[in-house]
Amino acid sequence: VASIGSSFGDRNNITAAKIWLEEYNTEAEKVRPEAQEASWTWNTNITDYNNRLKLEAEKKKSEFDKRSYNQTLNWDWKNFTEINAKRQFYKIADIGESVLPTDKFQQITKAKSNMQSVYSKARVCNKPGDQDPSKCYPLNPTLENIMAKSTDWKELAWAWEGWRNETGRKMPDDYEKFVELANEAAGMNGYTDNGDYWRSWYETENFEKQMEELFIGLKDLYKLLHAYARKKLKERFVGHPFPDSGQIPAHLLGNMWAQSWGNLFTLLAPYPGKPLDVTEMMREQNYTTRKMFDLSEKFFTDLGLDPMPPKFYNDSMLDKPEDGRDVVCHASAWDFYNRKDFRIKQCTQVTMDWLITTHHEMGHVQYFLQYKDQPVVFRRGANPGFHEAIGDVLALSVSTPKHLKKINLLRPNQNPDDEELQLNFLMNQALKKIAFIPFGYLIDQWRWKVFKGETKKDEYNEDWWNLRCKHQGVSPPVQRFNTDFDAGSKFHVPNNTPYIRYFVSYVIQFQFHKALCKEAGHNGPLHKCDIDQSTEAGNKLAAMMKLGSSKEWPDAMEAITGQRKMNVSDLIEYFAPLEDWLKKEVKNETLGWDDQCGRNFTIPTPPPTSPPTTPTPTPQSSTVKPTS
Ligand SMILES: C[C@H](N[C@H](C(=O)O)[C@@H]1CCCN1C(=O)[C@@H](N)CC(=O)O)C(=O)N1CCC[C@H]1C(=O)O
Ligand SMILES: [Zn+2]
Repeated sequence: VASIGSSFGDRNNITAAKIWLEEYNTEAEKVRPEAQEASWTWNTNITDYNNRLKLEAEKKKSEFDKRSYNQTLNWDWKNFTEINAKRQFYKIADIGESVLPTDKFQQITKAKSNMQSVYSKARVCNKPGDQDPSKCYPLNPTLENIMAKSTDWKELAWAWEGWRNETGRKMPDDYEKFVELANEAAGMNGYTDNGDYWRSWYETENFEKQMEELFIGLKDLYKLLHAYARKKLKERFVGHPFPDSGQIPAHLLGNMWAQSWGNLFTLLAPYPGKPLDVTEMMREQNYTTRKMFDLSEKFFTDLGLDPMPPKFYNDSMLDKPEDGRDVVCHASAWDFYNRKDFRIKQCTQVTMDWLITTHHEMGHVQYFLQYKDQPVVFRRGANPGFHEAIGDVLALSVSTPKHLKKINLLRPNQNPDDEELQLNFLMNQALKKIAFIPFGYLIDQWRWKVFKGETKKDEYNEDWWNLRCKHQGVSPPVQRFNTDFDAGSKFHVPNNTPYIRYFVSYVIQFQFHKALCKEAGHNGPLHKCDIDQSTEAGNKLAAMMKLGSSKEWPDAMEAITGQRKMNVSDLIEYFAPLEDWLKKEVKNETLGWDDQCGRNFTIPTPPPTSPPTTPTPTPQSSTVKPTS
């Protein structure tokens, strides 16, 4: 391959360059599948042996990337007039962490592997009330279920604090090492830091400013929901005074990270007598994991989109293995970049939440299928937010009472057009979509500052809580210390997956939904739209996905919505009926919270002997003093 460049000698020979691009693709379709396969083997069976194979395969891929970068120097591609070829060269030359010399590349992959292993193997012991204190519990399914269902303050605090002790607290050194080397790689590739590199994927001027404007546009809606939830949680947890600075203790929201409040539906539904108990309906109908996937796949194929390849179900891991091996349970979708292998790995439970997650992951696989004939470097979302939005857009239709009725997941005696049921439905959606907004925004606000060097290691946790208290309006239920690293308790930080993509997705998925509903001929309120079986809508979505990342994302956005900008107006339109209801509900409440978490809330340096690992009654923080 190297010979083609030099023999032609002419750096502007587009014909030779295109031949080289073909060769690159052929080789990439061998090297990447091998790296993916080794990563898959480790993710589905976490052992030292599989870890070594994974690191070896990653090293091999990084060497291929380095070689390819060097060969791009044979061409003056930055001055090519053919945009498509120029864009391919640009992406081939942008090799991320592979740019590091081998020893540093191995250090960064080791640091990441350590953190991923800690996260995925973590178990929490000493459960209050357990006879056997040495009994330990994993996040999936046990701690997740406790956070979702328990109304016992202490039990929730045990799970919340225990999870952070067993994950984040064990990561700061590795994370600091990762940051240092990721920044070094970004610098070698011409970026100011790793955050600058991550933001470059959006190809958007003042991207940070644009994100801030979208966030500001959604703050009022979030404050209404926050005030309502806080009011009702104070009633549920009477006797446990909430911080007078206005935050909600972070362990009460039905989720380990307070990122989705759907599990509070029975507490927060406007009309509790009209439940949307899809989980119960699924269980009554003996739903299996496979039935959940078949349901999701059918929604895609009824839109005229692609079915899953035959190998998909055989090669995927859709349930938590029962043979005791350690796996990465966190759901994910995998493209093996060989146009044949596409998989999902998740530890599915039979619940509505998991039916939504199944659609989310199937959305990723559908995108893989639609762009599989693009050059390898274009097999990405138009921007990362697009990839996150596909499954969610379909789930916006699946979740409607009208669609639930169609698939027999609505109680037979319930009328999907009942306005009170519709308001309950909107509340359910708000608890997932509006509640998520500040969380989706703040994770990379924190990481961008760390990459910029504005947040040093001994400030990691203080800065994390500054953002959580300021933007999300939640506070820690127990004292936090500088030796804690609560950011590390969220999968995407040890797993090094950027997060602003989900914030972008939660905004644009409503723009896509609005446009596809129009295409499907929907009339009436946006939240009642179900695009099911509309091949016109499906064709628009497919046409956009087929582009992959071959065009800049405004072109892809235009292909669906006719617009070229992200905006929050469609999300706000969708929730308008609920916003009116919320305004009445909280008219006697003080909206919002102080920027800081409670009086003299600081992250002190821990006492000489680091805080007890077994959660004996830890000192309650100044912000939360349970009377009991
Ligand atoms: C459950 C979901 N898992 C991710 C996802 O599906 O995005 C996984 C893990 C990280 C990346 N990933 C992938 O599968 C990628 N290979 C997809 C791609 O190809 O880009 C997830 O983390 N979500 C969903 C809602 C918010 C967030 C959360 O749960 O906080
Ligand atoms: Zn995703």
